[in-house]
Amino acid sequence: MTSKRIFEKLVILGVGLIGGSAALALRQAGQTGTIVGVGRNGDGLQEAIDLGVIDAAAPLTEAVKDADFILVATPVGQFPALFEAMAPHLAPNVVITDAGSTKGDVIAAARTHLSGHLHRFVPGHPIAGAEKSGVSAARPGLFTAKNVVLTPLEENDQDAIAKTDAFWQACGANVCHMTQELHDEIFAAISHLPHLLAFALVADIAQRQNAAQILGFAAGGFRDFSRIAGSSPEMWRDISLANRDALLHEIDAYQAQLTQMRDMIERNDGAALEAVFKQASHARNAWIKNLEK
Ligand SMILES: NC(=O)C1=CN([C@@H]2O[C@H](COP(=O)(O)OP(=O)(O)OC[C@H]3O[C@@H](n4cnc5c(N)ncnc54)[C@H](O)[C@@H]3O)[C@@H](O)[C@H]2O)C=CC1
Ligand SMILES: O=C(O)C(=O)Cc1ccc(O)cc1
Repeated sequence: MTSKRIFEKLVILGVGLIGGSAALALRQAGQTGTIVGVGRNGDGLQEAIDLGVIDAAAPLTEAVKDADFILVATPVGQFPALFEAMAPHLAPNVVITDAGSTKGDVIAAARTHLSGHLHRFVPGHPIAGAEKSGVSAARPGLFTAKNVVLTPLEENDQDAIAKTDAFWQACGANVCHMTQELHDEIFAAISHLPHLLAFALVADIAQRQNAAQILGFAAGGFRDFSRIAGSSPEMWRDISLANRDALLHEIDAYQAQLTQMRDMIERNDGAALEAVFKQASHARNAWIKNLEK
């Protein structure tokens, strides 16, 4: 490879599914020199080193001081404390981005704790993942042909945005930009609410006295609907509280739809029920067809 690498030292805070996959992809693309991981509570990160995901582990303040690029990939509830701890140790030209599933709370935390470095912090969200957590689930192809949404700040330096675009493009992703408000509205509807519903359904069944018997008969439909209820409880606690307003709005809209459908069943209104099913089935099939193009 003749072209210059995008970074020499990449630091990943939170070497799990997302941070680990980004490290593997960047390494595979030959776009980084050293990769240093930062863990929680003195976590040794030995597994991440053994798997070849990172070269070394270091405490936060030591790791960030000569970093070219920092990816924050812990659950979003950790961000304020991490920003506060790293701020005094950042080099002036470092670029910082994140993988958090919510953006309004992350940007608010950055405005509070990263104020002197706000022009170098480009908020982001890879729209790829799984119900599995931890570095053992990381894989280099996770972001291939997937979307990454950046919600740049008006304070951002153009070169920091360009480097963050290049970072995710090197991971194989398609990068797009939008406002933080639009991001949080969209993902409340098509990611945060569906996860909440899956957790709610499985929790409701699991607490029943004959749960094992019921689950013993569950088939593919239940498997598809409930897959994401196997996701990280900590991560989804943080997301649900971080995107509170947009998520409450989606819960209300869903509840209204459910109430309407309950009424249709109660009054034996098959035509109305079928009309809703038809609309949903049509929209779902069209969406899948478009995805497979
Ligand atoms: N799992 C998914 O499908 C997706 C997750 N995200 C977002 O990416 C972030 C990471 O998610 P995953 O990789 O799935 O989680 P994960 O649980 O696989 O990895 C998170 C890692 O962060 C570490 N960690 C936690 N607190 C820390 C701290 N204070 N300092 C240093 N390390 C710390 C954990 O030990 C763990 O290794 C979250 O903010 C999540 O919202 C974004 C897109 C998809
Ligand atoms: O497991 C799945 O299908 C997901 O939906 C993964 C996911 C989880 C959180 C995100 O912010 C983005 C993607």
